[in-house]
Amino acid sequence: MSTSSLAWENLTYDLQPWIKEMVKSMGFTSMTPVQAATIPLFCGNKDVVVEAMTGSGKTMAFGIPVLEKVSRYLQQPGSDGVVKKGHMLGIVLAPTRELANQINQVFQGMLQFQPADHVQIRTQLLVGSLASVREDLNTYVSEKPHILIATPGRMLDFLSSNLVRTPSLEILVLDEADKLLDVSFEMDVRAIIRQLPRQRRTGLFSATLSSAGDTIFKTGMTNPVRISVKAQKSGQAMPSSLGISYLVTKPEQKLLNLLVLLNNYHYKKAIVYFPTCTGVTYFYNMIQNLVKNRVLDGEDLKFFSLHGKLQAKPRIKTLNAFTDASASGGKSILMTTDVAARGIDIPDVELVIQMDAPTDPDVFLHRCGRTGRANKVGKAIVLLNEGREEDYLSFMEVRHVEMSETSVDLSQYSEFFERITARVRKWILGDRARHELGVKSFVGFVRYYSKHQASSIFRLQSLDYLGLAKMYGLMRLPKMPESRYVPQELMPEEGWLGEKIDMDAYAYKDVQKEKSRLDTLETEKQRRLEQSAKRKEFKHNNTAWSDKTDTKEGKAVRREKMKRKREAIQKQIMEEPSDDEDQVVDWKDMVRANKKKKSDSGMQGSFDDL
Ligand SMILES: Nc1ncnc2c1ncn2[C@@H]1O[C@H](COP(=O)(O)OP(=O)(O)OP(=O)(O)O)[C@@H](O)[C@H]1O
Repeated sequence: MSTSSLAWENLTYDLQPWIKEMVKSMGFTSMTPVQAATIPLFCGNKDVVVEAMTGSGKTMAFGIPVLEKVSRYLQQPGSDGVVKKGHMLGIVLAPTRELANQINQVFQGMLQFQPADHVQIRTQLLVGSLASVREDLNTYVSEKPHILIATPGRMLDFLSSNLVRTPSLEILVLDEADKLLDVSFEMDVRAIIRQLPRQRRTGLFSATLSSAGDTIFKTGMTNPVRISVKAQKSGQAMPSSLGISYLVTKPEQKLLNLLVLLNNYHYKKAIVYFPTCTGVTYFYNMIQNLVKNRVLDGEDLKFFSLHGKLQAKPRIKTLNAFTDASASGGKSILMTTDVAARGIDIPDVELVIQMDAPTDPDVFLHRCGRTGRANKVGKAIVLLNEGREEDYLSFMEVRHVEMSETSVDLSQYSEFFERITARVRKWILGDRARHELGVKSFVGFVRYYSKHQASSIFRLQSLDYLGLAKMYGLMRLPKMPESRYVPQELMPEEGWLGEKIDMDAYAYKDVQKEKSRLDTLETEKQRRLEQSAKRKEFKHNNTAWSDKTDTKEGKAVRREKMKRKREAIQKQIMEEPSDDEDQVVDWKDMVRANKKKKSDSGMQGSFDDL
């Protein structure tokens, strides 16, 4: 499409005058291709299924039709702008609170341009934990919003109230529709759709709709039109303003590579993706300590952390702080998970780094797409562990993503590496809780790794566990089933990764926690002494028939039984729900806890030898 054909005047649908004025006032001199293709159909009588690259302007491509429909409804002759009590006219669903909040802000921005003599269109944001459902209902009744912008869970709760009525609904939008229709949300979304009138327009939007398959047609659409907008550069799935690179690293040097990249690149804002929430917290704390101790320049680099286990308010606050972070005199870096992978539109994000390839190749596109938006230049880099993971390039090439190689000459950073390693060790030794969090993050990463769709590339058998555990700053390789993949000849004694430390003396910084740990340690010590005394007494009392005891077979049977129990516990740990990784992870801790539980309930002894 030529530039002139993208002029707003050439839109093949006659928008309401105030909406035409609005787009001009917002400074959008021309339409984006997806807007030119979608607005006329969706404003008319077509349901649409729209797949267009990240940053291509999909929000306005549905925002304008939603406003057009609502505005027309309110201005129907004779209606006097009145909507029946409890009725709404438009619903927009999005998978995360951040995205719903952002869409609401885009709507607020557009609604500023409403003429004063029109009935004023109002929106309401409905997301979990910002307000209670009751508070949301009170706002709904008093404010009478026309458009609801919501995450599915809260929308469903909201619809169960008889104060909320749907028969007047004109238009429904599912943004990031493939996500809304995958297993995580599908039930809720379907339950919502079942409560909506059939006579409505429906639009599905995403940068990655192809993989959603036929599920998209189960959304009650009638003869939807499919709109697909690709990059001009033939067939590429990503915008041409976005350069995608990969960097092959030794696992042990991954953090070093990240920090050198963040130091050396020129950017105002960067987003770094980690696999898990715990991973974000752990590395954020670690990096803050490097800043505090001047291993990193805190004047130049400002870090933010965001993940789905934070409450809604701090999440939105952090995102706003990152969005508003002044670029003057420094770089801002958001450390996050996939909670910020889709839809988030933050100006000046010029660099995206993925610590690991995501388990789902579609997510790769969404993460990279946080930069290089609306024709602005951006750079996205994925860190790949050396060995097998280079095959990811051909895997993504099939999905129309081309990557170029980038590298960092680490030879000049050996002193920096030593400083980081020494500081991280000191930081971890300063509080036992930090090591525990590190272990949780590491095990969380291993679980994450086991879920890769490209399982022939990302194989648990091929991971360099020792290198990765060192990168996580762990003192010792956690005992977990995957430890068996570490070659015997490489496995350090008892899994110690550096100098051995006395775990019994390794203290929590938190006084209460440390007191409780010492108490437990003392109780266990006493119990062991008592048991040992009992065993001695038992042996003494039974010497007369001791000849029959402890045959070789008996010992072997007991050993086998213990082994089975140990394996069952390990299996249980690894099979715990892994949505995220805030679980007990060192199996020894689990065994200890189990032992304590049993001894407390009078079943002492089952795990005594572990
Ligand atoms: N017509 C236009 N001209 C110039 N910029 C535009 C236009 N329409 C939207 N934009 C800007 O483009 C940016 C990206 O838009 P938007 O967030 O809607 O992308 P998207 O297609 O939804 O991306 P994603 O798939 O990542 O969610 C926004 O900052 C928006 O303000």
